[in-house]
Amino acid sequence: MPFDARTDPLLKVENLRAWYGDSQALHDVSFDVAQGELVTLIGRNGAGKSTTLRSIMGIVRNRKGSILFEGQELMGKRTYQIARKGIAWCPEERGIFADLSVRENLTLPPILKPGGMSDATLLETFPNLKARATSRGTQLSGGEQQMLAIARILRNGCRFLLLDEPSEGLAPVVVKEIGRQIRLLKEQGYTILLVEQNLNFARSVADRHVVIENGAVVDTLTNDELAVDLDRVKTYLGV
Ligand SMILES: Nc1ncnc2c1ncn2[C@@H]1O[C@H](COP(=O)(O)OP(=O)(O)OP(=O)(O)O)[C@@H](O)[C@H]1O
Repeated sequence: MPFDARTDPLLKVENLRAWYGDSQALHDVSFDVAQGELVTLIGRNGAGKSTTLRSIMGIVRNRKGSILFEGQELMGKRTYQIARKGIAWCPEERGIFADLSVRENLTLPPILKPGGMSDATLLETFPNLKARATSRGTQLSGGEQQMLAIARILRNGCRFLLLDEPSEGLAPVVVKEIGRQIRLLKEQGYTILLVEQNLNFARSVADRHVVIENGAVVDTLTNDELAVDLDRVKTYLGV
């Protein structure tokens, strides 16, 4: 059946299995993300959250199952082909260029699709970066580096964002600011799949949560369900 944007999920992951060498990291992971939705993957260290993002992006190549994006199969596609379909990935290690300025970091990635964020909107969304435009990557704080890592994938026109632990290692006040920016992106219609271990941060931005344990999905809750049943998820996270 052809993809129907009004009723079909934007991303549909089914029975995703992935391996590092002989070691299987994902076991039949299935979940979906609707257009405009913000879904988190939550779970302990080593549960398989980042591997799920890397598998969607085709960076983990030894994988099986099905990943449909706008109804099209991503299995077998190369990472650059997946990016051109409109999926942007912000890795846990942020990957910004340390020796380049903020402005250079922002303008370096290629435009993949029309409709990317203009420089003016970008600096409005991330005011800290405006003040730091000529600073080099190494001169930025952890929070500014994270903002830059997110900001630079917004010019390229991708509307589906994979964000890997944007709150990691940041002070609470900075985490709050990043949360505000992520909510702004959602209001602007971006669809977001977010890997998180910080439950409070995840609750402040998400519509729905998919819990991963030992490479498998063990629970799915809406944000409202999570609010009334926090203990259920805290047990998974061991907090
Ligand atoms: N490059 C790699 N080579 C071998 N094993 C890996 C590699 N990356 C991850 N793994 C293993 O795959 C499993 C899932 O790791 P993954 O990074 O996806 O977990 P995670 O839920 O994202 O947790 P974390 O926040 O610690 O990254 C873990 O057992 C991990 O040790």
